Amino acid sequence: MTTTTAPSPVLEANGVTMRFGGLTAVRSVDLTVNSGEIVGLIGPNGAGKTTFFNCLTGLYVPTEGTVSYKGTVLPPKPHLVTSAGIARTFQNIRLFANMTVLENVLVGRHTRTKEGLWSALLRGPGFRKAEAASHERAMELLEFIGLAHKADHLSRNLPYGEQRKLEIARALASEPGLLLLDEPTAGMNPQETRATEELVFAIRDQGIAVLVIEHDMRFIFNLCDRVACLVQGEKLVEGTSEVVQGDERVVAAYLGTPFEGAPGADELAEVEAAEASGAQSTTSTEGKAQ
Ligand SMILES: Nc1ncnc2c1ncn2[C@@H]1O[C@H](COP(=O)(O)OP(=O)(O)OP(=O)(O)O)[C@@H](O)[C@H]1O
Repeated sequence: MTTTTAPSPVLEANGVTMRFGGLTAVRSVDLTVNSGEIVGLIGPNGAGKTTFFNCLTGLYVPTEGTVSYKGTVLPPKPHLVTSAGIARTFQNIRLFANMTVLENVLVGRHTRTKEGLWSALLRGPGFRKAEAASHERAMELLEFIGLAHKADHLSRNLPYGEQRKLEIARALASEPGLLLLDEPTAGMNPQETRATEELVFAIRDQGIAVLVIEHDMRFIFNLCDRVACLVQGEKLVEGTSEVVQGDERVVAAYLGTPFEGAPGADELAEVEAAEASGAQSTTSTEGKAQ
């Protein structure tokens, strides 16, 4: 008999707002990621995607709103968010360049090892057992991403695509229930992008929900069960890949074409009206002088 578990919310962001002085980078965004889902977050440059990720992972304390993981509101502290079960990668690679591939993954395990400082310094039996288990798990993860044969290479000597994979393995080492990927295919060639797509599917198949920011639309629409589009800090559209692809407002936002009801459209209209009336009064003044 097969049992299927109903999807349940892994991540719930409610009314997340982030202001930097006078700039509202993220405005009252709600987003849910359910178990077994891959959700995409798209939007033009400066739309607030990374700021939203930073609010989810405790790097920023949102000005308003809450972030819950499996029903519990998270304190905005990165280490507590990671130990709760959310891991992430960054837009720019953040590996320890002079550490080996294996050591980089072991660093990612520290939130899951319970041995304290004294145990580590004295290297007692408890510490050695925990160390052996961490080593075994790290090698398993390297097998999973296809880098076990390079475990003792320095991470800085890996080709770019493999460095990005290694970042994912390091994030997985904290045994997350939700993985956030910030532009995982940036700078990749088409083969590497395709391999990353397969890797994300395999991660989902291991029971880890995924939220991914990406500018590569083909990648997003192939991969995601659901896609949300941010424009000027607001969630403009959310739906299946088909729905979002077919939404004219999304196309317009990417092309920079103004459309009715667009975030910031009222402000833009006011500025244009002010400029137009300024130009008119200049023209009429010029007319009088002639
Ligand atoms: N620490 C900060 N202080 C002030 N403004 C910030 C800060 N971080 C981001 N911003 C501003 O917030 C807005 C959203 O930026 P963010 O990097 O989140 O956008 P993005 O959608 O991730 O863009 P991209 O696709 O180019 O990475 C931008 O106007 C940016 O300049």
